[in-house]
Amino acid sequence: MAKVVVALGGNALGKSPEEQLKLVKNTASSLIGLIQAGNQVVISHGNGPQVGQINLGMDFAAQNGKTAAFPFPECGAMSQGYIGYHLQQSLQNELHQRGMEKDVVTTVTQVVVDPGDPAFENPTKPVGDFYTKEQAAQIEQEKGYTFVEDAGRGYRQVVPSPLPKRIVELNSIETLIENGTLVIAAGGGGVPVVEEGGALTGVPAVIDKDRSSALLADNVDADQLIILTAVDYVYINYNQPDEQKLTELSQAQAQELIDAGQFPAGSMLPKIQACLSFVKGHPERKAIITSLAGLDQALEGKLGTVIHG
Ligand SMILES: Nc1ncnc2c1ncn2[C@@H]1O[C@H](COP(=O)(O)OP(=O)(O)O)[C@@H](O)[C@H]1O
Ligand SMILES: NC(=O)OP(=O)(O)O
Repeated sequence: MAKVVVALGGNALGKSPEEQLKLVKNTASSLIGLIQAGNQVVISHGNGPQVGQINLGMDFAAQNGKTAAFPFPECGAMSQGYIGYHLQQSLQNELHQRGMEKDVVTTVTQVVVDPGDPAFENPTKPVGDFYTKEQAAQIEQEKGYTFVEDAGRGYRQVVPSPLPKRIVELNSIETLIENGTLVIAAGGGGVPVVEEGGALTGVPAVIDKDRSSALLADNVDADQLIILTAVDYVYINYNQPDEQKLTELSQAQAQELIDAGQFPAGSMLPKIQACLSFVKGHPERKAIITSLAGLDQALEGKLGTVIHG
């Protein structure tokens, strides 16, 4: 039996609750198939688009006097609940359909970050929807947000993305896993918190869920980390006429491609770095990057980019 941490990309979860539920339902079938095949599965997910949408909606309501202001960490916690709810329900329905008994639970997860992390001075994490250059400039002026171009897909707001240091709820997550519960944890990379004198306080940022998923996978001593996103493979020269898919990527080649600037900071770079940090020094471990729809094929070794330990 392998222990597998599967991380679902926020951008791969669609643009609306309807789209997200449909995508999650399809992936739930593959995830339960993985469990039925005898594996222990732990799930994490991103929240970039969703936390940005929630934040913008709450900002709009607050500015129009309809609600109190909702700080960014609270929006992050809401995104964990929203996405976790869809995942829980889809997984429970799939279990029911297959006549399987298993508890499924989402743990609101806090992740400790360093208050001195230089990321707080340099926002890089894209959140929310995609805008044209003109729309982005207008929102920048109105709200003071920072926007950048995101992997050829349009302009997006960016927020600080500090490194994850410690998963606060780790003991409870491990206890749930040991008890056979299907756990959804570290959603959106975890709500970022700082720890001062033992007290935790939320901070406005979004931790990269690939990095938190790698930390979670390492902490629970998983055999595999599977990162599901919107593309079937990692590519060299992505989106260019000479793009080349990578079925296997050695650790040395991954580092060479990072150094050559092949992977953008807000999208593919953290996935590659997360995979490297998970497998490094662990020849028995394996990391896979593929699409949500491609999970079944990836499990059969027919799709996806594999990084071996
Ligand atoms: N070299 C590359 N190979 C594959 N995809 C890449 C590459 N460089 C950038 N990308 C983009 O990165 C995206 C994945 O990052 P992102 O959307 O941030 O992930 P997530 O699904 O976790 O939200 C892909 O869908 C693709 O558009
Ligand atoms: N938190 C996070 O990394 O989200 P995405 O997967 O949506 O980028």
